[in-house]
Amino acid sequence: MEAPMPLPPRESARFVAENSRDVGVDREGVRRVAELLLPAAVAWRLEQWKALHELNPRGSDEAALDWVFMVDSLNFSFWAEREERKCEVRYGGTAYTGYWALCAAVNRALDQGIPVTSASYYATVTLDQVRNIFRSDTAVPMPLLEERHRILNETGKILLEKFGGSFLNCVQKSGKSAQKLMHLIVENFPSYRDEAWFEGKRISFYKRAQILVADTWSVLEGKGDGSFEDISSITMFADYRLPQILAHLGALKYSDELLKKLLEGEMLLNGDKQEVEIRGCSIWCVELIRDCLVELLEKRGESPPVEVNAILLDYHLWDYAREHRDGMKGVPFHRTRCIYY
Ligand SMILES: Nc1nc2c(c(CN[C@H]3C=C[C@H](O)[C@@H]3O)cn2[C@@H]2O[C@H](COP(=O)(O)O)[C@@H](O)[C@H]2O)c(=O)[nH]1
Repeated sequence: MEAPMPLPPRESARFVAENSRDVGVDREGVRRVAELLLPAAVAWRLEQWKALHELNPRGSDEAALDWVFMVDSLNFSFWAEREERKCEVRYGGTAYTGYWALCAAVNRALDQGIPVTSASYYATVTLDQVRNIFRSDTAVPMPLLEERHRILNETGKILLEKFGGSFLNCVQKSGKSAQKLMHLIVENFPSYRDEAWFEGKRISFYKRAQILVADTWSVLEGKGDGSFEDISSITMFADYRLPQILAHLGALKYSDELLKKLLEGEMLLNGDKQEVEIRGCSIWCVELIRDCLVELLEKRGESPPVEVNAILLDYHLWDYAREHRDGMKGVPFHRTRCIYY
């Protein structure tokens, strides 16, 4: 039976937060995080996506969009079984781990003349070639390489068949609507269908579809085809890092039973009730932090150059989590191995 149309991500998050048992949003914690981020939020700029991250594309052309599309098609599950044994990719004199190891491997391949971001290449790339492109500089390989290979072939073939092999065509079909682009991505590319059942309802998080819309907006610097008038309707991206930082900052609370499970490193299956509660409550938590931040900014008569939305808040929190990794050692992230985040 075809699954019914799911609730959109923001409504899904509200529904989960209202019915969650093992995860809760802490209103006091939400306010504290908003106050913590207020000084930085005044200065948030879209240009930071490139300025702060040397591995992100510099341009805003078709090739930059193809880079974003291919990378976000593989933007999932980098966490290592054991913290001290991680996949690492050395590039330009720096050793990158996690998500940045993926980007470093892509840029390393491009530098070697492998057209890894072209659909005509990755639609038929072999598993051996994928193993070489994403090879680690430690003994620990990047997780889920077979899935990444399958997704590259599937995604490349669809982009060639339906969009002439260029993600720009997909973006232009969205008519500058973020929601339309998100739906085009989910309808056409199966690996982006990040949905679940919760309390009898079909819900969606669409983490990779939403971050792809966000990164498209960022790489196009909010101009031309990327001037989405509804960009602020995109929610935070429910990955495994944001819940960790939100719990660390006291905005997200776990039941004793769940916290015990997470501290023991127990795996949660994608779609499990507790995994859905962590992801849904995280999205809702960031929505409330955004509302609080906007209120604080208005009270101070500040009007930042670009509207503070869940995307910029998410990007900032994700970078903050990277910078404060050592301080977060005591707070576990949930371990789910899947292709959705
Ligand atoms: N919520 C959220 N999740 C994000 C990102 C990004 C990368 N975006 C950057 C790129 C351009 C922008 O400037 C962003 O700074 C990756 N992830 C997810 O994190 C996890 C990897 O974590 P670790 O193992 O520590 O590398 C994995 O689930 C991956 O899918 C984000 O921004 N927000």
